[in-house]
Amino acid sequence: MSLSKADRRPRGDLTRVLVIDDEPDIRELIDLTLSRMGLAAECVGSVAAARQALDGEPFQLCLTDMRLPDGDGLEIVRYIAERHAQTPVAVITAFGSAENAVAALKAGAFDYLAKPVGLEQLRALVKSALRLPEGAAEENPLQSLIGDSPSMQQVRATIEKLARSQAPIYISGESGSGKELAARLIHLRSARSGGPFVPVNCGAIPENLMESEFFGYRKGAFTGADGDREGFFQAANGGTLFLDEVADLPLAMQVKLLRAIQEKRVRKVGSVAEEAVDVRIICATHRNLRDCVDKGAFRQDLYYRLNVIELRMPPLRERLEDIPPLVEAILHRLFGESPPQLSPGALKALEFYPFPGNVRELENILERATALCADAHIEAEDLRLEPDEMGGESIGRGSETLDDYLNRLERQAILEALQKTEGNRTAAARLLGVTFRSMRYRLERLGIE
Ligand SMILES: Nc1ncnc2c1ncn2[C@@H]1O[C@H](COP(=O)(O)OP(=O)(O)OP(=O)(O)O)[C@@H](O)[C@H]1O
Repeated sequence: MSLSKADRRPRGDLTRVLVIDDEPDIRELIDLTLSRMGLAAECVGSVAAARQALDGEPFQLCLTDMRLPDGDGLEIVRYIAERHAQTPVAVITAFGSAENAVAALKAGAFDYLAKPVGLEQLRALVKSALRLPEGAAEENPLQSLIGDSPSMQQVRATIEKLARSQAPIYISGESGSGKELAARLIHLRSARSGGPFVPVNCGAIPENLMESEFFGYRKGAFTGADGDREGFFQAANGGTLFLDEVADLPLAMQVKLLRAIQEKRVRKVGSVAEEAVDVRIICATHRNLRDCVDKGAFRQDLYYRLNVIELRMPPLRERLEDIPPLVEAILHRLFGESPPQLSPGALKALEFYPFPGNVRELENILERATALCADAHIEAEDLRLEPDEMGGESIGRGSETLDDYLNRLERQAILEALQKTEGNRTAAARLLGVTFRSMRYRLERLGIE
């Protein structure tokens, strides 16, 4: 193991960084930069030496080259993920090898640097890695994500894991299922929490303004540009940029976005100079992004860059046990200490409702019901769960197949019948004109509890 000057420094409480690179010049450069930041670097040149060092005293950060004489950086990323999960690890990739960076992020790397290593970017990466919160904070913002169903517990655990990385994340899920809330929580639990969280609804920006909205513009770039302006990327510098409804970006803008993400640099409209930006991208859409790629509406290269890790927000109808705590939390939020109460019948009616608009729809239903109810007691009728609301629009959504569409209709009809009969399956079967056996089969097939 070759130790650098930094290792010979008395350690005391110094923050320790393990650097793995077999090129002496790069080691020297990183070592010098880290020691100027007041950190103690231990430099080694192989996978074997890295393992040995990691199993010794703990490190607060690890930086590894991808190509090493006895293996590759991915092995180190995996080793750390398995045995030293508290240590963030970043990889240094050869210029233009984006797939390597993506593979490292998927394996659990916190971030990556492309060669030639820019000192500014190296410093930004080190600073954000060292800001990572240790373990569970006293006031955990994840508590604002209500629901203890197994799928929500899984979502919470995944958010916690994703917060420790800089990898781009794609959040999928139906409208109103909490995609933006999840993105905010990832940001709040991450090393970037002190920086801005900038949400952007990609579908709401006129096409001719997109470039200047995303990257900013210089004075005089076009008529009306009477001063310099920052774009979303600059506004999110040091923080997180949340691209909602990313599938709505026109193809021309997708190319520019890909470039900005890959290079970590942007150029204002009307400027010749590029500026470095340090932004983590989280994107979301209620559409199926893979289908958009297949149809040629979304670039495959951008898809792979954004969809490094996917987080799926489950629809509310797949986690009925979350409805009572959500109702309680929403009413509490709307009305404070003495919120109106839901009758048992009203709660049951909610449990039979398919919630095409998910938690946002539940919020709207409760708000409307409290305006309609008498004396702070909400009955099932106050909820106004009209049959025509049971399932939203009538024709297939986005990429829905005919089978999905028919199953959705069948599901709606059954849930509606069950709602009317207060959960009595025999009566619901009669109402729908099918036998009890057929009803039982359908309930099983559609996964209705
Ligand atoms: N698990 C949850 N606990 C508490 N509130 C939630 C939860 N999920 C969603 N919400 C609330 O529901 C509303 C809609 O959530 P959000 O905006 O995150 O959904 P979305 O999936 O981004 O919607 P869209 O697809 O329409 O952009 C917000 O008010 C949010 O706070």
